[in-house]
Amino acid sequence: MPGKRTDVISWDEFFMKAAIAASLRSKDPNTQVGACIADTNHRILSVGYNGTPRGLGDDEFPWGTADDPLHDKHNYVIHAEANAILNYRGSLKDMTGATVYVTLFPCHECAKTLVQAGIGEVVYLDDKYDGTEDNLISKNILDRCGVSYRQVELSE
Ligand SMILES: O=c1[nH]c(=O)n([C@H]2C[C@H](O)[C@@H](COP(=O)(O)O)O2)cc1CO
Ligand SMILES: [Zn+2]
Repeated sequence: MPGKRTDVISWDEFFMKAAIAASLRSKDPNTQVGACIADTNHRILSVGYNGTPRGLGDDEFPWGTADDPLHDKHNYVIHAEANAILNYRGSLKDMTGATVYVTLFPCHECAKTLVQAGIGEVVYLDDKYDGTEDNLISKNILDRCGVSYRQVELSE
């Protein structure tokens, strides 16, 4: 009898790779973000990526930033984390204590939304906006609301 395979990927790696796969769908030319929500039984509840609201086609959408808020993508895009929550078809009570895997540390708006959805842990890959005002607010919200966060590195 052959022994079992031992070089399987970890749960962290599996869920983060699912988040990365989701990010590959993003049409944002500057920052592609993916999110994967996994429950405490290692089941994927939902995935999402940053995109335009339904009806506002992401192919025609002008993906630029501008001084004029009317023409700035940031005011139109739904964030990956929000999409992952909104894409979820189950009962929110089953999201209690779940972990969200994100390719980028959540902004403060997403932090609030994740807290309110019952997320218990944030696992992130990149934190390129570390130290910015928004990022500090986000960490403040997570800290004060008892949501833990940790960074993972992928082996390849
Ligand atoms: O938590 C997040 N989730 C998320 O989906 N995003 C998206 C919104 C934008 O489409 C993009 C950020 O664009 P930029 O890096 O050009 O400012 O990433 C950004 C953040 C945090 O910055
Ligand atoms: Zn956000």
